[in-house]
Amino acid sequence: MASYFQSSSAGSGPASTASPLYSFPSAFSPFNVPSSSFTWLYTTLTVLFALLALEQGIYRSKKGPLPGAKWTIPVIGKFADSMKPSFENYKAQWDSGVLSAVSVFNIFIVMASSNEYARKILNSPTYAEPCLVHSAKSILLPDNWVFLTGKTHVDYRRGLTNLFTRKAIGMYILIQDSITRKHFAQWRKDYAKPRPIMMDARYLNMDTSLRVFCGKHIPEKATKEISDKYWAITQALELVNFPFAFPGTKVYKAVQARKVAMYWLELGAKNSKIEMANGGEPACMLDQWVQVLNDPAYNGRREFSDREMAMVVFSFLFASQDAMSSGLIYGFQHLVDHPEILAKVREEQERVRGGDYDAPLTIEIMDKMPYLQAVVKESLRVKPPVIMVPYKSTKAFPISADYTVPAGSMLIPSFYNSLHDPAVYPEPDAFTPERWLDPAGSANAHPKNYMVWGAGPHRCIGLEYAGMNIALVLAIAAMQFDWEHELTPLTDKVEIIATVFPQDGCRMTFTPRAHV
Ligand code: HEM
Repeated sequence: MASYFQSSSAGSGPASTASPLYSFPSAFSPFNVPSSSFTWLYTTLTVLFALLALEQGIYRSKKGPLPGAKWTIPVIGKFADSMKPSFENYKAQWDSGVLSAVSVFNIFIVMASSNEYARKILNSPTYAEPCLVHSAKSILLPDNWVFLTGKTHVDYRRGLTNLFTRKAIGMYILIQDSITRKHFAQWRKDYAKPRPIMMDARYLNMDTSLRVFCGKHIPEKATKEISDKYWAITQALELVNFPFAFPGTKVYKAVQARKVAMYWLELGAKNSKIEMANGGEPACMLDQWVQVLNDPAYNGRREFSDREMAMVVFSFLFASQDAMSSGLIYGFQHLVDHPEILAKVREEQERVRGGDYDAPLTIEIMDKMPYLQAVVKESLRVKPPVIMVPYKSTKAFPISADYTVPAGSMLIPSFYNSLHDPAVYPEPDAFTPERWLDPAGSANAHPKNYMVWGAGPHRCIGLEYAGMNIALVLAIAAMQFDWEHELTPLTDKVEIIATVFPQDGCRMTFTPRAHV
């Protein structure tokens, strides 16, 4: 075979006089590589093309008749979209079909946007189980109960429902009331000028949750410390995150935050056991739990270590902090943007509370506020804090007559379209609490569409507690303050950070009302 030098110089003069300066370096021409390199290059390219073709083939065979791109971007798929999730992109995907396909890093994902298919996934534990984001096991600890499935999960969860009885929630309301008033005393000073309520509402929720869960068994500084560090956990909950806890990564920072929280929560569990053993009266969730466990008549009786109790409480914080904050912030935003509805809330408060707005709210008083409850229900419908939950198929899942989800796929039941179905909720984007006040109205006639809390064996365990807390905070704020909303171009844009938030954080002023 002619050498590179000879062949490239053939048209430019005698070989003997050709200068290397006028020749092309080999790197510029793939046709001029030595034969061994050529074979290597050829083989590599062939293998690469075969793998890429295989990737497309697998994607297309898994996708079958589902809507979705015919080809997936090699290797990364729709990675770019998931790095910066936008509500508009998700909505376009949900609207592309009741079931639709997408691939990210070769993880095959089926999105279910209709009520029928979202519910089917959540209610088919033999085919599908929750699959929290990859970082969740590092953050929550792998032996946390939230990773249990099947009967073990059902049995464990049954024991925890004792923490959310009406009697227990009645006790929690008194704590929620006093913490809310403490924070509002500060808001009086801080909100003369507009500022985003987002971080203050998050801190209020964290303080309330920790006091409800641990009472006085952890010190004041623990609440502040956990709250300050918790933002790191929220940030590590993005659907796509660098999965390993290397120093500097979001997951690493979240793990450090969890260690701080677990230290204090274990201390809380230990102190609660001591208090209850000394005959103390239950004054928080941990006390309530210890008392139930100690009751000789309780047939689920068993020992729970401080660590195990702390992990359960941490799972409640993990499941609630972002969702509760989102629900509360949009509760404020919906009411301040609808002064006629806020006026009705106030009118109900005046009727029920007999003019004494400093008296603590109780569960019995809260029962007498159907309009406020309708406001909370509607606010959570219009802007559901959790718009979807990740599941995975544990085996081939024949979800419809013409489609079977392959085993090992990610399944994402989405709630938004159920909650905005115009056949069930006419003018679905309108904030209309009245739709819940007519027992025969279409909203009440279709309870299965109301997927704010999910459905099936993993349906939110804290739903009554959460709804009650949002209602209580709004009730106290409605009577203590006049509210104003500073609108910005981002007010109506939705930010997705695990849950949904207004992109400007909801900028408000609160000024004390004349009568308080
Ligand atoms: C507005 C606030 C909240 C919303 C919108 C919300 C929503 C949800 C949703 C959609 C699920 C998934 C359900 C499923 O997979 O079918 C869930 C699960 C869960 N939630 Fe909530 N949640 C809220 C507050 C809370 C609170 C306050 C607690 C605890 C005190 C809590 C504890 C849990 C737990 C432990 C699970 C997992 C249950 C299981 O796997 O059995 N959540 N929540």
